Amino acid sequence: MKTQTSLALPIDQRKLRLALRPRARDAHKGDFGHALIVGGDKGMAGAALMAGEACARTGAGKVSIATRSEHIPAFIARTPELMARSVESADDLMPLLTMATVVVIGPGLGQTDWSKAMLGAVLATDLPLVVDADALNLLALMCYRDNNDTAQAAKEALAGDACVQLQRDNWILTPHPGEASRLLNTSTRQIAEDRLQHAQDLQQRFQGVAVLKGKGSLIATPEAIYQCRRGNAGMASGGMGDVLSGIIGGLLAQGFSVNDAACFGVELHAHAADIAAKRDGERGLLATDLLSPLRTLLNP
Ligand SMILES: NC(=O)C1=CN([C@@H]2O[C@H](COP(=O)(O)OP(=O)(O)OC[C@H]3O[C@@H](n4cnc5c(N)ncnc54)[C@H](OP(=O)(O)O)[C@@H]3O)[C@@H](O)[C@H]2O)[C@@H](O)CC1
Ligand SMILES: Nc1ncnc2c1ncn2[C@@H]1O[C@H](COP(=O)(O)OP(=O)(O)O)[C@@H](O)[C@H]1O
Repeated sequence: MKTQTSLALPIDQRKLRLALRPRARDAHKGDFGHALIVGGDKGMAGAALMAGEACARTGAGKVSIATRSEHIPAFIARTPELMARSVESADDLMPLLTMATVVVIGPGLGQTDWSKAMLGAVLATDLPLVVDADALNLLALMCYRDNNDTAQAAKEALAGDACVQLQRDNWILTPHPGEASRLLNTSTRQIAEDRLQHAQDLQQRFQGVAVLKGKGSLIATPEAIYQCRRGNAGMASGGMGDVLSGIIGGLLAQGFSVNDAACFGVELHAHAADIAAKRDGERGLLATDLLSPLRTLLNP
């Protein structure tokens, strides 16, 4: 499929409004899934926490975070609704994967042996996934640097042939252009020159849904490519992508398809950022500033 830029479709606002109709009066938390966030290696606790908070604020029934033990007290102190779990090995992660209905992996994951063990365990499940940040960097390593020790270790963390497993229908990959360049073994300049083609290449290479982030984020699904027409330069601040991955995970947990979770997650994220920037300005906008307007948008 060769797609022209003009063929990127707008995100379907009517469908989004319909999807956000009020909840059934007798709803309970079990109706809205259990999302597991995996990330937050040493020094990057905030990324996993922001993804977890965004996921909960999007409406997931339950949210657990699998992270390094030293982050647990801070997580509980800030957001006691999140179930913060200490995981030091793939074995520790297994019971959490059994409970989860969707996994978001990558925010602050790092690229250490711990990170690789976490990714290996997650890729061995059939759960729907949102794959972000360092999980994408590790995927890229597995794909293209066969002789590199890090790549080899990452591969060994997986059961079977890693590259065979690096395509699946039930995942959403959310690279920024730097991550996309690693996934496609090209440069960020090449990505910038034809974002639409590269979004499509990502989808074809990895299947599922690919979100190529940046101004005018593109969502490449197997059937079509969509473009977000909202968003602003205030979003150029650390943590914005972590919040996006949590929002998409929260929609998946509530039963949205991978296509809808990706399209509507990107739309809600950018719309929330536009509301926050309109209120207080672009400069100094923080990723967590999106959570209050996000909630308003989710309950029209
Ligand atoms: N509070 C926390 O705990 C936080 C933790 N975080 C965690 O840090 C980890 C590393 O993630 P990261 O994205 O900072 O590093 P990395 O993948 O090397 O990307 C930078 C490279 O990509 C490029 N690039 C990026 N955007 C681009 C664009 N729009 N358009 C074009 N290029 C773009 C850029 O290229 P440049 O423009 O500099 O040439 C640069 O080379 C990760 O796990 C994450 O979750 C963060 O989320 C922050 C908050
Ligand atoms: N200038 C911009 N215009 C619109 N959206 C932007 C802009 N800059 C960043 N964003 C959005 O903010 C988010 C940044 O994600 P990412 O680079 O992964 O951040 P982080 O790794 O710090 O969490 C993406 O959703 C991207 O589309």
